[in-house]
Amino acid sequence: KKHRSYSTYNLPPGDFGIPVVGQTFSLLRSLRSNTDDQWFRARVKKYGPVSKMSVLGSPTVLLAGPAANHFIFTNENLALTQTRALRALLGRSILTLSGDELKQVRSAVQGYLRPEMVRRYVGKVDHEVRRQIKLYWVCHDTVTILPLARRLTLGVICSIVFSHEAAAIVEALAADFQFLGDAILSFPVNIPFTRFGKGMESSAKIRKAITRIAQKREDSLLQEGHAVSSTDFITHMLILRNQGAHSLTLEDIVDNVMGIIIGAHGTTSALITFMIRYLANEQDVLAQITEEQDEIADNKGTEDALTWEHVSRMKYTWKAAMETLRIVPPVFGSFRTATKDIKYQRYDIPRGWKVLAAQSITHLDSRFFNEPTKFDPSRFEKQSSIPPYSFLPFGGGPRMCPGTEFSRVEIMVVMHYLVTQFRWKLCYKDETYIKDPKPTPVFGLPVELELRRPPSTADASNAMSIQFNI
Ligand code: HEM
Repeated sequence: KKHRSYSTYNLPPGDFGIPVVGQTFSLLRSLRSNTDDQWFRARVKKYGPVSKMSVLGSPTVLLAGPAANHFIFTNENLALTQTRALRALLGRSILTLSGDELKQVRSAVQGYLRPEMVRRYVGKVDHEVRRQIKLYWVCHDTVTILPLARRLTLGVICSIVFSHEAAAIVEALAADFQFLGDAILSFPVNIPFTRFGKGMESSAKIRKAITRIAQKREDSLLQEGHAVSSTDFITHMLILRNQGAHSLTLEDIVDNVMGIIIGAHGTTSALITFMIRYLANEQDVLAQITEEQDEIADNKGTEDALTWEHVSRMKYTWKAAMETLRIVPPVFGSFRTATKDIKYQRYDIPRGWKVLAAQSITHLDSRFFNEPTKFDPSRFEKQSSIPPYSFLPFGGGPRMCPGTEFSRVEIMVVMHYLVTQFRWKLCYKDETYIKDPKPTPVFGLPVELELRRPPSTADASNAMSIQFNI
């Protein structure tokens, strides 16, 4: 029926494949075998930069190139699309709200993560990174990077968002955050022991624990009128609500805490994992990063925390991080839904259709990045030579990732301590990876670790002793 009603539309070329299933399995298979870039390129070669297909039961238009990316990320009639599973798991968060509520929450979250605020978080990030390196990395000959990076990034974001309950939350709920993250692309039928079923169970457990913290924060603001810590996200949201900046309920604020943690944790851990993987093989790059980081380490006391000024000096290390994001972006693409009939070039995109931008299409295009598969951080020396909307690891436009600056600080602090303290060798030199949908090394990236410099004696482990009854 729907097909017939499009007879007056100039639809993009392409096919919908097998009814209902369409190209879903073929695309998922390509992600799992890490051949998605070839998959997208084959479609662009066959149909051109605008083509239609069917993914997850929806007609979907694949758009390719910087102009198409600009269109997708800035067109006001294209709404961010989330899976049904994500909506069920994360409730009413920044990732799922729309209209005025979204505007209010975006502004609150952006305010919380703006550079002047992030500057205040550096000390806490430093503290948590050192604490975890001491606990889980030092004194181990072999470690598996992905699970350690996940624990590290969960600890870092929780230490900012919750302040003193963070360590207890991480200890009790790390596995649940993983189940929750894994369930986002699952089939949303709540059957126990399925990915989605486990995700829903974990979501309820996490929500319950965070709600108890949120209630405590609300009480202390009401009774004592003061904030628990300057970085606590729940207090930040409660104060904004008191000032009339938004009208979210306590439950909504809890959902947004979960949204921020989920946005932060899988992405930054993927970046750390793949940066470590590249640096194991790119000795010249590692040498340049080491020089930059040793200079910073040599000019501060061993017990001193890194500061914003130190992070600002880590220019080459950040270029290597961007190069990692270019070749292995943690988010493979962005889906949008047309909220009304729109046109791109000469083609119609009907209301309700999805639009997909895949990052690898421009990130790995030799017209924008010379020798695109080569790991070469120096290509970011002249940022102006990179065409706008061809490098988009953090998305773009009004829904661009609000955590960009925070990510930079986190990754730089992590790399500082890893590079100055360790050298590592991959246990499997050619370990491949899949996209699930985040890039995931098949064995989790085990490495042999060698201590290069002993860690400082500063004892950051007191956070471990904080007891919180979840
Ligand atoms: C390497 C690290 C990261 C990468 C590559 C990344 C990537 C992205 C991308 C591509 C989007 C936009 C998706 C779209 O438009 O379809 C996004 C959104 C988002 N990110 Fe990040 N992110 C990272 C780190 C973080 C961190 C550290 C936080 C929080 C502290 C965060 C919080 C969010 C949130 C809340 C959204 C949703 C924004 C909205 O829907 O308006 N991200 N991220």
